[in-house]
Amino acid sequence: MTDEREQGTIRVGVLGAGGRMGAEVCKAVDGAADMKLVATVDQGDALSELTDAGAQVVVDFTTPDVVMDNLRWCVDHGVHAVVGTTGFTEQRLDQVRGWLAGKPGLGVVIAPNFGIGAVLMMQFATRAARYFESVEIIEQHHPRKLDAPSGTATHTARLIAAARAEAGLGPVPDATADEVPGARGADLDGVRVHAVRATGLVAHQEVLFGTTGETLTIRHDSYDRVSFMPGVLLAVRAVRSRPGLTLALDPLLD
Ligand SMILES: NC(=O)c1ccc[n+]([C@@H]2O[C@H](COP(=O)([O-])OP(=O)(O)OC[C@H]3O[C@@H](n4cnc5c(N)ncnc54)[C@H](O)[C@@H]3O)[C@@H](O)[C@H]2O)c1
Ligand SMILES: O=C(O)C1=N[C@H](C(=O)O)CCC1
Repeated sequence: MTDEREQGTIRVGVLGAGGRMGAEVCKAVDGAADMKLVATVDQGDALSELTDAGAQVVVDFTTPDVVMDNLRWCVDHGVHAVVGTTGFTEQRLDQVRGWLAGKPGLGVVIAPNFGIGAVLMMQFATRAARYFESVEIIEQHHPRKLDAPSGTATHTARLIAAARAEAGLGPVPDATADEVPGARGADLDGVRVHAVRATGLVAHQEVLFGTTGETLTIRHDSYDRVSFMPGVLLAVRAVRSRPGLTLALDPLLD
């Protein structure tokens, strides 16, 4: 590719390149006319391969226990980052904000779900939350997933809880007095979240709302990891012009 054409090309490195998502990202970047895959890094590889290759944007799909070290390295080395790895608590997000405060002009996008349909599911659920006294989340994933509940379900619960609080809704009704531990799922900001793991699944979530005489179910299904790629590429194209931390994909959607 000639220099002038390369000038408009985004040089991309992938962390977790050997994983289920990382491999998909490598394919997507390879197929993008405005991007060049310049580094593929997995466990045991040196992160310096990213800067040695001149990566401008790094995409991280690794594991919750290493993502913070990877992200700190990217920030310290002035490399924009698009992070899909889950496990981001409020504390971790505040830590990332602190790192970026000393790096004006550097962008980081962290999204629990890059699937456009999943983002819409969360938007629809946030819109509906104020109108229903009951709500529960059922997320379903493949059995090789390390974390539970999913980052998507955790993010959805936060959004719903905030919408309920803004509407002045109290606790969801629940008379449970005798529970086998775990039977009612995890309690995330007052929203019960249930995690299903089964072979044959990829990534699926239902939000079940209920009120007198009716229920509303909002469901999204990812059957193939390619479904996350439009959102990942959107973030790669946007991150360099979005200094600071961008949380979730919503701010990038028209
Ligand atoms: N945001 C989203 O849209 C989205 C979608 C799918 C998965 N995820 C999340 O992405 C993460 C990865 O999911 P997956 O299914 O690809 O997992 P995976 O286990 O298939 O892939 C993780 C990869 O990271 C590698 N790795 C581990 N430590 C590393 C390190 N220090 N440096 C570089 N690479 C390292 C592993 O060897 C592996 O190849 C999970 O947290 C998952 O929840 C997010
Ligand atoms: O396959 C996974 O792992 C997924 N992780 C994200 C989450 O935890 O929400 C997104 C969906 C798929």
